[in-house]
Amino acid sequence: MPAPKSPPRTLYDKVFDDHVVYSGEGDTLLYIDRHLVHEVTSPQAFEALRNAGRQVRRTDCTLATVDHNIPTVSRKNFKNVSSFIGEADSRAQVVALEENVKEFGLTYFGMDDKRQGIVHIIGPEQGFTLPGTTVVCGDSHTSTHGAFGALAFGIGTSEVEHVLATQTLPQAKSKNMRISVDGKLAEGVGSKDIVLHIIGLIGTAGGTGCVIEFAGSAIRALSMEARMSICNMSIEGGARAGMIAPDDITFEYLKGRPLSPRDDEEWDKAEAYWRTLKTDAGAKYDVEVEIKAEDIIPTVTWGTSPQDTVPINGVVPNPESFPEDKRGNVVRSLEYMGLTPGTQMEEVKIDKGFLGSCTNGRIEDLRSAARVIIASEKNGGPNKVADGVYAMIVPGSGLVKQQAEAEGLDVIFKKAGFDWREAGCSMCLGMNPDQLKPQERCASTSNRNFEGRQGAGGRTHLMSPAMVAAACLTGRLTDVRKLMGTQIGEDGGLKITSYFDYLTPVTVSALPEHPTEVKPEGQTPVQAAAAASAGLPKLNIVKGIAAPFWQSNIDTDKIIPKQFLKTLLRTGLGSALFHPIRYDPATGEEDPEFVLNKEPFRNASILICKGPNFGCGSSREHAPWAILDFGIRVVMAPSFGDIFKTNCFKNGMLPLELPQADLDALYEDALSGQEITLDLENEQVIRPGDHPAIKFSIDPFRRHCLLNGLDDIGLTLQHKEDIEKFEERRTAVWPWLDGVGYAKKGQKVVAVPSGPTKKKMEW
Ligand SMILES: CC(C)[C@H](C(=O)O)[C@@H](O)C(=O)O
Ligand code: SF4
Repeated sequence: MPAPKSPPRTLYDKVFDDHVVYSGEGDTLLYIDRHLVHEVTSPQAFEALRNAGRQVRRTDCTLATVDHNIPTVSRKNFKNVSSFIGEADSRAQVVALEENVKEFGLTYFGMDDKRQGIVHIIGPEQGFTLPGTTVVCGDSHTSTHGAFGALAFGIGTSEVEHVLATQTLPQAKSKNMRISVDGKLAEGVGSKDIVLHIIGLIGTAGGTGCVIEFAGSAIRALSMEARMSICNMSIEGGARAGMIAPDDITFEYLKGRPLSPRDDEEWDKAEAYWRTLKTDAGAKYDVEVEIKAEDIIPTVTWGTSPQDTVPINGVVPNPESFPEDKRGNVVRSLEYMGLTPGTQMEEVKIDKGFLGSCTNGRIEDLRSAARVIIASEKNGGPNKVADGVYAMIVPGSGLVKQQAEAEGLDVIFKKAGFDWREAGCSMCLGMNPDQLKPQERCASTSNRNFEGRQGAGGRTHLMSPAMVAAACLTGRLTDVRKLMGTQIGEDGGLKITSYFDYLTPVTVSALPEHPTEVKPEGQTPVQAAAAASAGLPKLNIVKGIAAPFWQSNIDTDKIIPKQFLKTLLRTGLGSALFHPIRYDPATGEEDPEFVLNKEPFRNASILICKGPNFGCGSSREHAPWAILDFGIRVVMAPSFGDIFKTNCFKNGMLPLELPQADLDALYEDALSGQEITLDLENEQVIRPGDHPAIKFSIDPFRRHCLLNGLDDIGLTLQHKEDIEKFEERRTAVWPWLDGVGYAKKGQKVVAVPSGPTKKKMEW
């Protein structure tokens, strides 16, 4: 009898299915092929591993680097991290990673290695990221790697620990969403414009609970780097991951990369498998979005959320044009951004320009910016950074920098007055000294325009690298097509087609002349958090004051901003919770109007948020740690950011999704200052007075874990044999995935301390 035909599957279904180690009553256990590690989200994970006497299971599948904290000034005089990094907390995190990679035997690209760079740049660059793999990192923009047809997603620190120890992660299946962009992009429009346009359309919660597959002729026509910029920002659309089916463009990019399949035989086997990684005809998507490429024009943001987009020829929006429940957010955003409704976007002046980040710090991004400078000069436009503007270019990795210098791009940038820096995250997040001052306005190629993201009080407008270059030259947000002499609309003008040719190097000879609770018994929440890695405190009844919040899209940068991510601990963050809105930025004093600064909410053990998408954005587990440290174990909202939600469960906290009407009622109860009771066992929220209780239901496995204080690693280790069996099959079916992280399977890398005498690992 012929085997029954399996139903048509999507790309996501296929990659997911190929990684199932175990599927039981609770979550499915997925094997993780590739783990990228950086200094911010790993110290507590290594510490927990050490305390539990555990090893890293697959040193050959783990790659570590430093990116967030490091200064981007010249490394000419670099001797070692201790003398080079001035800021103590940043230094401590980098030193901690150096010690951890040594102790656990991991491959590490340190500051004296030219392969160092932003995790999401170096993975693809090395061929560490491959089609059909599962890729994770303690970083939300891990979605970048989905451009290769990998299932790649950001995880919190507890999950980092889980992967280090077991090379697996419990995962629930997400929904399938397809965004198709069909047709031909207009001149001057690039992948960053596509993704900003998409997020403007679907909103920052549009992809919640989904894995997005980007499809359509306009996506297929993009280079790998352009595809990466799109998948990178899937997280800004709220999705768990973004994916693009691998094709000849993908294979071409991967050929000859240091960690790509090694010989012809292995390559052919891999390619044959990769070619099966596309959605079957007839496969069903839960959500479909269709976009016409012709509708997209260069796009910028006006507000403090990546969904606040507007075409460059548009105006600052009027709050009145938004639905009533959104107006409060819009008014606050405009006030923060210092913008008046009706102002032409092209009239908005900038103080700084930042070209870099994991979204746009690759060679094609630098080439596109260089071409704008060249074309502007050719067309009689400005060829120097405008007076009063400071503009920095930060390559995403040492190898991108090296390539750019080989092509002479640095010469073009420096002559035009741009500052040419060393690789790192830099002003994308400002964990290092590269920051905006209060009220400074920045044209930025990064991915988040949250309040204070690039520096307290700083104002960020997101856009493409070409648009940043244009803004830096004119001193204001500018339609780059004008500097390129591109025909815009009906009115003629010079067409410069080479602008689209990012793939080919800019040859120097072609340059113009001037190239220019009820708290767990006996334990405070702080102690509870500290105990998290050794088993979680049980959660059943939480009775207490609830703090009412009304805002939508409360992002994790707002819950705990970057300056507090430099800790090596999980505890002590309660006083910094909601720092940007809880304290006056000028005086550092408590804002008496902020809810947690008022009685009785200072003692809240529940948080109730009426607005959707609580905890969106970054994967920082510091957000739930800060909430827990403040004394809150239960957060109720209409919806949550995916990673935040998982991070809560990992810390024995309950992120409870409730219908809007119930939250509206609970919000009023909370405002009145009366106590509310969460009763997990009976799945109900007991309201004050004689209001009937609100019933809810959560995933039975999650509920079981919370009620019993079960720790995921312990549970996973019960499936040790399943993991071993999966690894045997993996070696047989996908041999190119073993032993490639510069180490053989099971082998520790002999790490040498950073320093000028260290022999660099060349490739
Ligand atoms: C530090 C890290 C947790 C964070 C992230 O997850 O995104 C950072 O990379 C960011 O961009 O905010
Ligand atoms: S988003 Fe910015 S801070 Fe986060 S990894 Fe990318 S470059 Fe680094």
